[in-house]
Amino acid sequence: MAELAIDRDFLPRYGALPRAVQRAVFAAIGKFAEHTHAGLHLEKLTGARDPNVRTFRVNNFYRGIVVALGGARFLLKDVLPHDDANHYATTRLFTVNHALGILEDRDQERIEAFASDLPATAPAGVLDHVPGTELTRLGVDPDLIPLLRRVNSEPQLLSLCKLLPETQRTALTGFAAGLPADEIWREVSGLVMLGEEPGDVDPRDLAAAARRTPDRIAFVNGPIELAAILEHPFDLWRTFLHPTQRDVAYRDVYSGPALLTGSAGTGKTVTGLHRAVFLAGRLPDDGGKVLLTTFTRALAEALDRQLDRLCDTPTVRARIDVISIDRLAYDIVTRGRRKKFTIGSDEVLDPLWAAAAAAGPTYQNRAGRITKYGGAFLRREWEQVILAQGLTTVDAYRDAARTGRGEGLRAAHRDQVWAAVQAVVDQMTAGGLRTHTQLADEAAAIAGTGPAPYRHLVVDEGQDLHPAQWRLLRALVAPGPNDMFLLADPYQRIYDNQVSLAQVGIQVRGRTRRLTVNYRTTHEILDLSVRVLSGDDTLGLDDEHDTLRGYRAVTHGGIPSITTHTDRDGELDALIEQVGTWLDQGVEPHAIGVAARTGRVVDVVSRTLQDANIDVADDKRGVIGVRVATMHGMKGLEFRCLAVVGLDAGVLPAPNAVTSAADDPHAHRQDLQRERCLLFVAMTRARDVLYLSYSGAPSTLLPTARPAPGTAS
Ligand SMILES: Nc1ncnc2c1ncn2[C@@H]1O[C@H](COP(=O)(O)OP(=O)(O)OP(=O)(O)O)[C@@H](O)[C@H]1O
Repeated sequence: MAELAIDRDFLPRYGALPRAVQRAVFAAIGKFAEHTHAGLHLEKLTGARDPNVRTFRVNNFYRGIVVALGGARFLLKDVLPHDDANHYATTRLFTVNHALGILEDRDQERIEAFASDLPATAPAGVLDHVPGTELTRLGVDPDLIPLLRRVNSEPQLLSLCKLLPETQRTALTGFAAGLPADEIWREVSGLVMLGEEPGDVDPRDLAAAARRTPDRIAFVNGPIELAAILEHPFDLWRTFLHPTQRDVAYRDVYSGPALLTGSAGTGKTVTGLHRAVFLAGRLPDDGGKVLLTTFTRALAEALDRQLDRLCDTPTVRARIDVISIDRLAYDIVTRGRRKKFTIGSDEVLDPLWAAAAAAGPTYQNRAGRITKYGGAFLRREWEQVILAQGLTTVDAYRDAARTGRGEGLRAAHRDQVWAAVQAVVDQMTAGGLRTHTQLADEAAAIAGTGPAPYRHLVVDEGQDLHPAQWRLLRALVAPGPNDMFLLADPYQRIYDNQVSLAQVGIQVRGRTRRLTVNYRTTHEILDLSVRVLSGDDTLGLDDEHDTLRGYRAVTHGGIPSITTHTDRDGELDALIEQVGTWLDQGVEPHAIGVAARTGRVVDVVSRTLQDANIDVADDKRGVIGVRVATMHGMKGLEFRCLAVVGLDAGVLPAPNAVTSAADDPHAHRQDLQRERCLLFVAMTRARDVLYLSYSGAPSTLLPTARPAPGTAS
């Protein structure tokens, strides 16, 4: 039976082929994977630079290209129109990188043309100072060395480099720039995602090289897997995991809770989905289940859809429950009760807190004046101290640590604050009102009294969960191997919850991994987004400092635009123009997003787009269209084209979300950092295009656009 591998770049091209051609491709390569290539005539073209390249007939117009890897193993490289396929097959040369052990290819025909244009001998080559052994040690193909010796100017070298794989290009330009070898090696090895250490590289063993290139080449386990891959050709994440993602997702055993961090777009969710399926696949048929949970219902629905695409075994799929954390808490608290609760909105609850504050405790402020605690202070105290620590008595509250809550509260004040908080909670109870956090606290207590219902837990968007939610999750699965698999990015923390997992009984020490490659966003978008963050380290859920070291994007695109307007009307006109252009360019409405800091700006934008006959997504009414949402509502989503608007001073940072520095400098810094994270989250939702705009003065958090390194300005 022939063994077939597929090149990553082939899949999107397959996806773009006409349906009839896709069917013909599938039939041809299906035959290939099923039996041997006996049913398929593999043609070796005369004049081919590489004796291992073959083509096969798909239909009258298309031919497939494969590389014989040795034995009955083949790499499916592409399917192209007849003439293009023949040209490709005769001009490419596949080589094994001596240093990295990976399979690479180069345009040999153009290299030959380049060579014939060079003078036969050069007075002094640009790389004469580098011995040939050093060039090969860093992965330059040895057969290129005689040609390199004839290259005597930097422009010549750059022209040649354009025809070479990126690894070799990087090595050669590094040598030409006089960089030390270890620095060049760091750059070269950082470009690829090795499945394993290369060890002794055999440059003739193409199959071994293909296996060492798992982020670009996937071996297929027969026709069923092939069909599953080809069914979703654009979902590359299903097949081509980064080696770190694969290693993390498919690790046999974590001796306890494991934490995967990584900033926006690094594939945490993708890795979590793979882990959930892997764990569910190993569960015996005894009713044991995996819980996959996340922050909101919309995100849970998105996970559900992705899971359906990843897992095609119904019995395995049925062992995974996907439920948002709020739904989970609500269901546990209301299970078996006739009376249900209403979740109190801010509009309903804020007046209760304000009234309690007006009637409630006073304190002497820094200036010596007698002042009242505000409603927001009381509510935060309830959520961040009382519910966070599950405090049920005033005595417990009196002794509780109030880390991160700014100035201390003396015992007498705590008694007053407790009484004011309890008054609001009593009113809520009387009115059948609850908050999600409160329900999580109650659900944790209920869940803690019974047997744990799940075997494994996978938790996405962990950075924003409240301690009560973590207590609930801890209670849902018995401590032990593979109990909890947690995904979080502290740079995307946009709510008030700064949690230490250790303090909620979840020990991840020694089981933390970090992803660094951003698969979503372009280099240019990421470059601008990262500059929104203050550049400081941030504290992770494992109490360790997290950094953005090594965080990088793999694709390039246009420079994000920042447009300035004198007033909101002008800004909205420009937005309509921009969204209209994207639609005209064929971007589907649901692949376009518009984010703003406040609900008010969101409402204005939605109305304006609708007035311009542009559909705006409305999940409740089932309308598919451009998604307009607050920055908070953008969490976890992604769009081909994204506008972030209303980035004015006075709107971002939102004045009501930032404690004044005079009242509490510590809270002020934290609040500002949260606003920065919020903008970072919004901007990193963009895949290809990012458009930013403001009216009047720009937000102080907005970085100035600058050309990204390596990009024309
Ligand atoms: N190995 C991969 N190959 C191709 N695409 C990938 C890979 N891993 C992730 N992606 C894609 O990158 C994008 C981001 O992935 P994902 O949503 O899992 O990242 P994340 O770290 O959870 O992001 P965020 O924290 O910003 O929500 C998605 O479009 C996903 O399909």
